[in-house]
Amino acid sequence: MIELSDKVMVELRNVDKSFGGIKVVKNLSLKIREGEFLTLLGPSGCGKTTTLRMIAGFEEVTAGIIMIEGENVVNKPPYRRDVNTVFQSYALFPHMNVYDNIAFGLTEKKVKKEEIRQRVAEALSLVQMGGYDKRMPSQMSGGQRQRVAIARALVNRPKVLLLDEPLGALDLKLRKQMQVELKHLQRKLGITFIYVTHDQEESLTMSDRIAVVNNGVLQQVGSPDEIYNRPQTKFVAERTYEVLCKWLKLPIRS
Ligand SMILES: Nc1ncnc2c1ncn2[C@@H]1O[C@H](COP(=O)(O)OP(=O)(O)OP(=O)(O)O)[C@@H](O)[C@H]1O
Repeated sequence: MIELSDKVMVELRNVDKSFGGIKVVKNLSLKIREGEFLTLLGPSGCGKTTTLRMIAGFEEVTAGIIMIEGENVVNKPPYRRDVNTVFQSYALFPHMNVYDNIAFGLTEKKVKKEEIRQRVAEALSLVQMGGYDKRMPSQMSGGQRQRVAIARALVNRPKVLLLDEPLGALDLKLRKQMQVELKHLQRKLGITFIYVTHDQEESLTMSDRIAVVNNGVLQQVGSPDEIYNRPQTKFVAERTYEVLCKWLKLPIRS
């Protein structure tokens, strides 16, 4: 087990989010440490993506505050927060080749050409896609496209990477392989990852800690071992029981 720093990188304090009077995130408080791999786990519609979007600044909080490195960022636009997001749909520009897709943000920021060249090469090599500079998105597999999307986020050297079901569109075999790669990359770079999934098994194998959410309410935060062996609510117990049954190929009894 790798020792994590004690520094809090992202903190949500009593965060609420409502859409049209309906509360979808309810009084959420959570601290995420520097270099930590934290997963938000919960069923569809429980508020995971909304939480990620509030951290990124794409969505405003209804109440509460969000701190990044000790600074309240609720009034900061997304581009002034030191975070990047990787989405499930690769979101690459279809008319640009791999190089231009990855370089896009740096070009916009008027970074010098030579530096862009170096950083794009470095990002591509991190995701094992060296030599793919000239490929168009349509000429690559789903896994390759998602690697490029990850490289495009990493090229900005963010302190925090938000990943919204990044492997959700991949088939099972590739998904497993990419889980290992992503985890390895996260450890190597020491970037704080906030990862959204509804796949319990994925969360148990990848995370330092898991925050289980149901219906907008945080149920439990803990290491995979704690979540698995010492569930604190009925909801958490039932969800982890299901995973165990699947692993052991036993029938799930209700
Ligand atoms: N812009 C919006 N306007 C109105 N309701 C919204 C909006 N965005 C999300 N919601 C609602 O908020 C709730 C939480 O949605 P959210 O996308 O955060 O869930 P999720 O846990 O990420 O689900 P999934 O795993 O299916 O992506 C849902 O009921 C959703 O319909």
